Amino acid sequence: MMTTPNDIELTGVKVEQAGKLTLDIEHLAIQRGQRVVIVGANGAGKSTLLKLLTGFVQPTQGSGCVLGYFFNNKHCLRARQWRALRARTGQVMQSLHLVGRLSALDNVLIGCLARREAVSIWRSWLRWHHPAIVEQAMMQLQTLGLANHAHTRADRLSGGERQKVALARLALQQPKLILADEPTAALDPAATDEVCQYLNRLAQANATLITVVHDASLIPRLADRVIGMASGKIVLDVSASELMPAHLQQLYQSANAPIPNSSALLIPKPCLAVAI
Ligand SMILES: Nc1ncnc2c1ncn2[C@@H]1O[C@H](COP(=O)(O)OP(=O)(O)OP(=O)(O)O)[C@@H](O)[C@H]1O
Repeated sequence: MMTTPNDIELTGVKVEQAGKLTLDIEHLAIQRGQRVVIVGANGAGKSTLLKLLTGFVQPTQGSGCVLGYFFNNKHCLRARQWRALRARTGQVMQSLHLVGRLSALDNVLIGCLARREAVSIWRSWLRWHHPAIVEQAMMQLQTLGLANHAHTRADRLSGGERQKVALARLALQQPKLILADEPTAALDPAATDEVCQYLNRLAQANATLITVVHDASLIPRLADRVIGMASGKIVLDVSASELMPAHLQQLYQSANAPIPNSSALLIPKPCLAVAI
């Protein structure tokens, strides 16, 4: 029987920052194409884990392999290898990293810089893109209802509109791994639905999707598997269909944190399963 390869494998990874152990993971394997949601109270280590996967923090101990790139505390990837890995990794982070003075369309086109076949260096310097690529970027903006804002400067868009521009850029990048840190923060319910559908569509195009969420109602919409973190450790790892409200209650109560969107946690089990 064919087994799906792992896009991510971490073994015995510890990360220490400013003398504090911020990540402590015995073993974590995430299969290609899996949709994983990470939950946990503030300071649990969720963002640190995402940063480890893209080389923005280094392991103090242990080893990791992400999209075939192997690293450990002694063998760090070269800058060019991290760049290659990041080119295949789409990120939607809390700070969206849009270029404020560029239009929405130009920001989306930045996504194609990661695709070698789509761009040459001198073209990217001149911001000259093949018409077919511009058409793809316009199509993504249109799908997200932003076609009318294509030529608006990013710093004149609302928070929700900027969030969608970041997603359109992700689509143009065609990543193999998507890391989304609270991708629906500050979005209204309709936009949240749109973004969840959009992320799922990108994941269906054979990408592994890892999303950090605080709002429990997003879990059934974005997860095949749920990982709970506390104090830098993985303390919960279940399939989305096995997730019980009690799991999350325990996770947040042990951190003495308020339970996010507690009404979603009270959804009876069959509803969770149907929504998935
Ligand atoms: N650069 C740093 N130097 C020292 N400690 C750090 C650094 N970055 C994060 N930490 C600490 O690591 C711990 C985990 O932080 P992290 O940002 O990963 O948490 P999180 O689960 O993403 O939290 P949140 O839900 O608030 O975004 C926290 O205690 C934080 O203070």
